[in-house]
Amino acid sequence: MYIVNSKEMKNIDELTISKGLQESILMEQAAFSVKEIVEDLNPKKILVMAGTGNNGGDGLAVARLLKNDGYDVQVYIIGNEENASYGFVNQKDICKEYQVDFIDEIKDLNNFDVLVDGIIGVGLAGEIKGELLDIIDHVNSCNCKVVSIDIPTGISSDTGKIMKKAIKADITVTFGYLKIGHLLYPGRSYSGEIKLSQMSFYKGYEKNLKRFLLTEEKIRDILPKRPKDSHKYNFGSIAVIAGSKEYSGAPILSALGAQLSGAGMVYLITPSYTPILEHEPSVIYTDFNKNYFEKNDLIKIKGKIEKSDVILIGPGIGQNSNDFIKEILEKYSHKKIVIDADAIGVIKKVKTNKNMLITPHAGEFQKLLKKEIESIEDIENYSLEKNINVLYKSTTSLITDGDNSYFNVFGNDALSKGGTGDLVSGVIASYIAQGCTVIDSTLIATYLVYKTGYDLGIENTNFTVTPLQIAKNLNRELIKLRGD
Ligand SMILES: NC(=O)C1=CN([C@@H]2O[C@H](COP(=O)(O)OP(=O)(O)OC[C@H]3O[C@@H](n4cnc5c(N)ncnc54)[C@H](OP(=O)(O)O)[C@@H]3O)[C@@H](O)[C@H]2O)[C@@H](O)CC1
Ligand SMILES: [K+]
Repeated sequence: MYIVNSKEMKNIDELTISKGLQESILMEQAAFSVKEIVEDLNPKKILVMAGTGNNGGDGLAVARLLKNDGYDVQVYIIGNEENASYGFVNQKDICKEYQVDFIDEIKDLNNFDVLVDGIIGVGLAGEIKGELLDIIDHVNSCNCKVVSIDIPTGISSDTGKIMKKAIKADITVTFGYLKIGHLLYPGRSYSGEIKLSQMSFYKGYEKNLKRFLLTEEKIRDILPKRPKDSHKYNFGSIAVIAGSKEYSGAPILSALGAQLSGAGMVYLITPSYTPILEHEPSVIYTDFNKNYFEKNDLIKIKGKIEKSDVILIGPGIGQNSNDFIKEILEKYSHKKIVIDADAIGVIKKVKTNKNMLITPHAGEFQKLLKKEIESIEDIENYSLEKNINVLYKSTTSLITDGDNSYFNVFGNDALSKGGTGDLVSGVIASYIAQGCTVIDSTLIATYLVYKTGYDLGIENTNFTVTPLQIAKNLNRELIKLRGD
């Protein structure tokens, strides 16, 4: 499923209209789907709040359709009608013919059961200003159900940010394509339940789109098959290079993630002792009885690294092993490498390539960028400039190779615990070892871990789910995907 920004949406609108489909037909389709959703709420009294652009035009068409179906509906117009769009003016004229009731003052919004927010859609420019600031407060403090048209007024469709103030919707009805702002927080929570309605948009533009929603269907397509006639070398081997005196648990979670999701062979190499074999005796384990890795340790693990198809480096490794990490990234840059946690910072010092994946969360990514992340373009551009794959971990995670990006919206607060990232990186390495591309492996791994965390959170609570529990239950999601 494609995800668009405001510019792409505008281009799709314009291209469709250039093919001969009139704007008023698109507006009627949009309004009809909103009307049906409003009617499902069984309202007695409805207020449509209409801006003076095409989002307002949609709102006016919704009011007319509701009135025509016998509903008690009123319209309040917000903004300067001198600059109104043609779509707005046209719909207002039709509303007059249909005797739709316009009001020029709103007293108590609690007199209405449903408010329709047709104030601003994808045409939002800059921060909310003027009388709208107070109106948004008023809407957010009332008890009525709020249905936003296209996107809640005040949410940027490109970043999901609140542009000073935004309407909190119960339901958002959007048209043809999800917008970035529906998926990224806080836009994701302000949108409430999102309903995507089908439109007659010209599909020819889709070849230019490069952002996608990660779905279960996609995972079914890319999950590798396991040949019946196979041996352990069919499923690849992984060198997990992780841990330090302070963090002896992280390597366990990474190694378990790799081993419990299908890899053929997992070598775990840590500087200080970690009790992995108590958890999973099939892991091949080595430690050096020291606190941190040092550069000259490489010689001792060379054999295992060279035998491995994938290297996972970083979980729990701390900041005292940077020279050792740099050496590995340089020497084995021809191998697939998952670079996690404290190893991520080291990529600033090495030449990177598309065999590599970094897995930063916001704090780690900001350190790489040396600035706040403004938009997902920052992440995509970094990926292009550094020629590296990126998993940006957040409640909505972004997986990108710079050219194509996927949004994983299965994240949830059951996962917001130390150790989840270590587990994810282990599962990613596992699917790379099993022959998937770096990007596909990241899609599969984040899907499996996030979804398992979500399901366990429902069965238990999000307070109590741990990364170890998730690791031990990865099989459940795999069983569902296998379809038996
Ligand atoms: N075209 C099509 O085929 C289809 C389009 N569709 C619909 O059109 C919508 C896009 O319409 P759009 O492009 O007219 O922009 P829109 O969201 O109404 O915003 C413009 C208005 O907002 C105002 N405004 C902006 N920023 C502001 C601020 N910071 N603070 C305050 N005010 C601000 C701006 O005011 P102005 O700056 O002009 O005074 C103007 O009034 C789209 O979301 C979908 O719903 C559907 O019908 C499907 C087919
Ligand atoms: K809106």
